[in-house]
Amino acid sequence: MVLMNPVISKLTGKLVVLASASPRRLEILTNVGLRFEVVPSWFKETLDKRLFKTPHEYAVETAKQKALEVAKRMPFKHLKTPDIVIGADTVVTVDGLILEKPVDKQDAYRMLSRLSGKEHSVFTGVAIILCHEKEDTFQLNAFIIDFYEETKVKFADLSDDLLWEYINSGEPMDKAGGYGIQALGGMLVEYVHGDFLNVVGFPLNQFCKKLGLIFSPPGSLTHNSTQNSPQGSPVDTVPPAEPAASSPPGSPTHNGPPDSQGQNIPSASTAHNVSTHVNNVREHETEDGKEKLSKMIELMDGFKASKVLFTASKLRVFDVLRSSKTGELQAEDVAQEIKASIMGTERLLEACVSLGLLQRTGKEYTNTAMSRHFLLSDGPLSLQGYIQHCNELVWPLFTHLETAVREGTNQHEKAFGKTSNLFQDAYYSRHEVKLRFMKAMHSIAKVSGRDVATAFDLSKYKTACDLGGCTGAMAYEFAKAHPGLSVTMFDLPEVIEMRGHFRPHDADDRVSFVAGDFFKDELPKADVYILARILHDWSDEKVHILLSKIAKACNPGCCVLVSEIFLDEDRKGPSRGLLQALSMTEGRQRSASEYSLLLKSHGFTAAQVKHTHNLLDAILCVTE
Ligand SMILES: C[S@@+](CC[C@H](N)C(=O)[O-])C[C@H]1O[C@@H](n2cnc3c(N)ncnc32)[C@H](O)[C@@H]1O
Repeated sequence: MVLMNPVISKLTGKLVVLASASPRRLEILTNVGLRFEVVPSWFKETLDKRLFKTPHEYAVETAKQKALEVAKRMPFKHLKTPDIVIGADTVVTVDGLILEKPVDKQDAYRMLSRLSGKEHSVFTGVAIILCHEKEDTFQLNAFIIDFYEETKVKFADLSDDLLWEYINSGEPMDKAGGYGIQALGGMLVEYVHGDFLNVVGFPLNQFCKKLGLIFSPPGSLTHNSTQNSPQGSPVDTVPPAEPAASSPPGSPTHNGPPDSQGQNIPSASTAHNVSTHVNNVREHETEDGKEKLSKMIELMDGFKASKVLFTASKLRVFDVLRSSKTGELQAEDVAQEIKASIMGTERLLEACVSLGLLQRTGKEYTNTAMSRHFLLSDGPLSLQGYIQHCNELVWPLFTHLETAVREGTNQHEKAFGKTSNLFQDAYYSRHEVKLRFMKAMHSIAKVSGRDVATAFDLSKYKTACDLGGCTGAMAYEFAKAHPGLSVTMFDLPEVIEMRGHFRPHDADDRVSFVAGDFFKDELPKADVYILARILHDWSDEKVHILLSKIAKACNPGCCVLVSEIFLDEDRKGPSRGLLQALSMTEGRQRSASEYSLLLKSHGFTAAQVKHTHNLLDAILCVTE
């Protein structure tokens, strides 16, 4: 039995066309009682993915082009004009890559092994084209409504045997990401967050909602009730609903202004001599507008969200919740624990819930998985140290941004006075400030260290020296990741004397500590020199001094591993790097090729770059 969705029933009597050959989309739409023709699109999926900021923009554009191609072709080839054309495109994204359909078995293997053990996103872009033939002008207006749906899917760890068995079943070949969740591919999946049918290939739920908006827009019923459906019941036909949404004030209701895209679609009856226009309904513009507005709001409120995080961390809210017997507490209990007012605490906790830092069930608050991961002070990946540093040091620095920008000075000078050496005069001037700075460095190194340490194959090297290694967190990660490597951690004497504070309980004795100044003192001999978050602090001039010292200490075949936030080559992002640049003193943020050039000038060539998708990227250069 088919359960007819009331929205779907509004399409009765219309020529609905699915511009897709996918049997899965066909099945999903047939199952809900939609009557439609299938006219597979001839649009070649060759859009340049690099031109799209996000995968969903790519999927939506492809869906739109597929549907438009069919809408344009039908009047010519099929001698009929569809009322509605539906286009869809599904992509799978992982590690910043868009995966479409595999071209062969090897490609399927590459895709599936990339997905193994990880969470990925499935995006389906959908375009609904409403075609309206106007008798008076023989023109055909096409209104486009587009949207996308994202579903997160996690694959289990998959053995090669299982992958090949699956690939040899033939199932992966015509499917985005190389799997079909509705059939054998379901075995690969650990969990799905979001719309399951979206993974199959069509986000039915959102599609029905969009149809609901198109055919029953608020206030449109009275307007449309004068028009009767073939069955004699009031129906919200396409043309009256659209202009109400799409025409700017004062423009002709039905025709609307020609769209700037100027796409022409011949109508069925007058295909030979008339042109038509594609107009985006205002809903489409509004969706876009809404996205822009919410981005603006996010930017305006960004500082409030940061301060909520800083304050909740400083008041130990996350630790307090964790240490309660059940892991949950009411606002008054939290208030008592953190010695704060009940009202203030309640507001803080509510704000934390809205930011995804806490969850609330009834009156009980608990930590979210994200908070448990990063915000407990003794967690292995705790960012508390860095958060405290942001609150106590970076926040005051940014209050001086305007003056610093106007005067071309750095904020440090404004906030803390002139310093001749940032580390010795500012960060290490007082014990508690030094400890705070070191805790900040420690937390970032703990979170990013493993990815940096495993970015390259270092198995042929025996010794490494982590210059400016601070607490040793990075050095321990390198030792852990490379069993044949001994690591010397080199830093200023006032830092080395603090190493006991940060010694891990399972400290590896392949890590040793040497005190010194890397601009003045002799550097320890090593096969690999690690410079993690060092070079950005210094001018090119100072970087050259340091690199020439390393080059002198190096034997042929030695290498330098630089780990930093790499700016995009066009310096348009990532914003994390560009925002950090605003509070820097004499240093600067650089791109991977800028680091590579600096290194090359000291004989370190053959650069390999690794974008780790963690907080820090890495580049490895070897001496000739
Ligand atoms: C931004 S921190 C980076 C710490 C560490 N490499 C990491 O990634 O976590 C810079 C480090 O360089 C050290 N440093 C600064 N000037 C130095 C110098 N002249 N000689 C040796 N170490 C120095 C600081 O003490 C600090 O530990």
